Amino acid sequence: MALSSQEAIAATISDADDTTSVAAAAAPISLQPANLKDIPHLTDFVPNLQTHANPLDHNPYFHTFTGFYLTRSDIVLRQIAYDLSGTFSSSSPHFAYLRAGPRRDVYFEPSNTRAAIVTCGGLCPGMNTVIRELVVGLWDLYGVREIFGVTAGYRGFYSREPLRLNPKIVHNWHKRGGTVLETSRGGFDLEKIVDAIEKHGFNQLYIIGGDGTMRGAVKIFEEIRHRKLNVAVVGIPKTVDNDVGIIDRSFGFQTAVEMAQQAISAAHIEAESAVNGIGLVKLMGRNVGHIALHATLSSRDVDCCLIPEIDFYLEGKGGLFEFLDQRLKENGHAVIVVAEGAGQDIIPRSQAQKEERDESGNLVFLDVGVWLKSELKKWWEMDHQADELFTVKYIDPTYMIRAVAANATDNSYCTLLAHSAIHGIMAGYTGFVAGPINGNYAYIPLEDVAKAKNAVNTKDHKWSWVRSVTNQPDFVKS
Ligand SMILES: Nc1ncnc2c1ncn2[C@@H]1O[C@H](COP(=O)(O)OP(=O)(O)O)[C@@H](O)[C@H]1O
Ligand SMILES: O=P(O)(O)OC[C@H]1O[C@](O)(COP(=O)(O)O)[C@@H](O)[C@@H]1O
Ligand SMILES: [Mg+2]
Repeated sequence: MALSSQEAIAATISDADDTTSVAAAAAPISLQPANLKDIPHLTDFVPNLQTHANPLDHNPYFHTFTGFYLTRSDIVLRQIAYDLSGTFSSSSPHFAYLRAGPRRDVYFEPSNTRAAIVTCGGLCPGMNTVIRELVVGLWDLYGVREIFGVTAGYRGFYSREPLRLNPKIVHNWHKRGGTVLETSRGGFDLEKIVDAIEKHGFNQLYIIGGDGTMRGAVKIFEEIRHRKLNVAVVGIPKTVDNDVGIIDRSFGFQTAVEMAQQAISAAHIEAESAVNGIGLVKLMGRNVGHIALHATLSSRDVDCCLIPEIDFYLEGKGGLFEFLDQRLKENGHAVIVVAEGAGQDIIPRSQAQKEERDESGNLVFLDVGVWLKSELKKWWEMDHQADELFTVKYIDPTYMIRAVAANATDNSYCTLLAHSAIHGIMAGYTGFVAGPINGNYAYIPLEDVAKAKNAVNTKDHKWSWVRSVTNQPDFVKS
């Protein structure tokens, strides 16, 4: 669906400072209907759907003031930083997304709604909060009484009986790490899953998971559309690695960074209490180094941060060993943080190891921390006198950073996310993801989220900031 011409939005930047050229400042950034990243609606493929008044009209806790209900002209801009001089103006379109929130008309009657919630992939702090808030929100805001948890991930649709949920059952789930519904990798069988959805009569699907889960959710949505089923699908992005694109950040990420700092702090204490001590911490981050980067920036105890987005090398000029030699001479100790996906291409591996994949098809990584520790020891023995003391203390907090309950910020984020998802689905939207863009909750096409990656941008200010904090080499061979 396109915006009507009356709803075309023209945002004009008017408060340019004096140093900006007048001509450039006067140029409006105009958003045409085509710039709206619209999301599918059930009415696109299910005929004769009736609308109903939003039950929030009669909810004792809500006063439906003017502007309470959002319309299709309420949007969130993707790009909010502009160069008014035009020097660095981007040729890419200025995308807008529908703002998340309640709509006046809804397409589900509470008595005919059967909602299913599933969690897939690895754990992430806040999963239980999202589940809890979906249940409580559906129950309290929209009067839905048929709410089910699909257990053990995608496979649970066709291999387990759904678990009936209500606010009483989930009341304290936000205080627990993990997912009470259980999760799994693999087990994605499209036909069986959609058959099970039909069999159980679910008409709302809340799918909580990471990039793999979102790719699966796109297929489920497409199959539902193909079968013309009156079933709405929303993805709620979960990833402790923060590797899902478009959204500001994923829930649980901040909690994981906080936990990671404890490991860095311990590594620092061990390193500075030893003679020539190296503290080595491996942190989660399969393809992206956000946890390592943010933990480095916030701890300030780190001498070198290694992430998958940057190739590094050990020996020779500008290599890790040369850098560590200097740091040990200067400070007597050093701390290295390495993301699990870093250095995978320089760790020797057998053919079998090159091909090993987990149940979801993700490449199984070799342990970069164990390898680095052994290389560090070999280096010290080769390049230093036998009586020079040296120690590497390796800390691998692995699951400790994700198998915890969400902190306060992540908990409130999860609540808004769940409510955004409910409002969108109730309004008949489908094939979308609810998530924050520039601090505002928006509805994003599921397909776009499934494709988008969120690698660390090593050309931006944040990575430069890491390098200025650590003063580490750039690992560019001259
Ligand atoms: N391309 C895909 N198509 C369909 N299902 C997928 C795809 N990739 C992953 N999945 C399924 O999504 C679920 C979670 O994927 P996984 O990669 O383990 O975790 P995450 O969603 O956290 O990235 C698994 O059940 C997996 O089988
Ligand atoms: O041992 P598991 O459960 O496969 O989890 C390990 C992986 O989970 C992650 O936290 C990411 O998982 P997701 O893809 O589920 O977000 C990675 O950092 C890590 O490689
Ligand atoms: Mg993933």
